[in-house]
Amino acid sequence: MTATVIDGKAFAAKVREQVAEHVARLKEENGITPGLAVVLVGEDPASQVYVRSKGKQTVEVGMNSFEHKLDVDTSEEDLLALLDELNADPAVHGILVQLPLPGHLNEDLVINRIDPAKDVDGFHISNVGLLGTGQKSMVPCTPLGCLMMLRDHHGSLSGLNAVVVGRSNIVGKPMANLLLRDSCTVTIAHSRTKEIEALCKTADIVVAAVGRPEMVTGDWIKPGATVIDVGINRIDAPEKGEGKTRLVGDCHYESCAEVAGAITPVPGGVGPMTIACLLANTLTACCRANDLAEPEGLTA
Ligand SMILES: Nc1nc2c(c(=O)[nH]1)N[C@@H](CN(C=O)c1ccc(C(=O)N[C@@H](CCC(=O)O)C(=O)O)cc1)CN2
Repeated sequence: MTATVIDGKAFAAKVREQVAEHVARLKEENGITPGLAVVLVGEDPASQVYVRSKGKQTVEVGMNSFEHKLDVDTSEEDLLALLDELNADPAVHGILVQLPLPGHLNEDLVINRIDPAKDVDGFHISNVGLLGTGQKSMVPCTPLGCLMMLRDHHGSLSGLNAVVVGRSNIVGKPMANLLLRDSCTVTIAHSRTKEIEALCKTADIVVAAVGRPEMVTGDWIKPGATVIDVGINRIDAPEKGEGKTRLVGDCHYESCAEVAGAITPVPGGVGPMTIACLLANTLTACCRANDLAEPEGLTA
């Protein structure tokens, strides 16, 4: 079997198109422009790229983008004061603090200072609790993107066996909750899971989010299963020349693609969906703030 490739780049472009159409209608019919504030502390090169990309795509779909770039040694007090300002600003419907933060800042404290209604990353403890109890919340962007691709590929997910490999607060746990909400039978596997290969082989859906390059191989996959690879790992690629690198996922693509029914590539799979879903979440937050109907198909 050779798997169908789930093209996250093309899917993300469609999501952005839908967001842009909805934003145009909001402006025309309600005179409202959604606004997203992105806060970056420090100069981590990867974070700078992601923040630039978020700002560019926000403007491209017709929203207002507010970028706040702070010094690496910004105090917690100053960062919290900025979040208070953004919470109170009616032109800002979504707020996110790019992660990881420099070590002297308490990530939980910072994230929990964001107004939950503006928490477009879905990381605030209130949103975590709402999602965990199956209530309306802001949903973390990467798992939301995975869910959209799975729903598009399978139609209904009801009754499918899903194994989520990885138990992070940002991907593994919210992904498991979303799959549960769509009536999958869900298992979370992690570094201490016994016979993890055999467990994955029972799954109709495997979501790999462990941050270990190419850990999941084809012999872990049930023939015809869907493999969603959340990992983004840069590894040495001597075959491309000295000092060269390449991106790989948490799944060994070639061997998994031989067995799976469908698979997301890295790059070009889950990654692009993360920013597309951030835009969708900002639109959702704006609609909720103004008591307007939420965009269909862009929420969990
Ligand atoms: N506040 C947040 N911080 C971080 C998040 C997040 O969702 N919220 N996620 C990641 C980084 N991230 C967005 O912020 C992100 C990562 C990767 C991609 C992406 O499109 N990746 C490409 C490959 C990019 C490359 O060439 O390096 C792909 O997979 O095709 C988008 C967004 C951590 N921090």
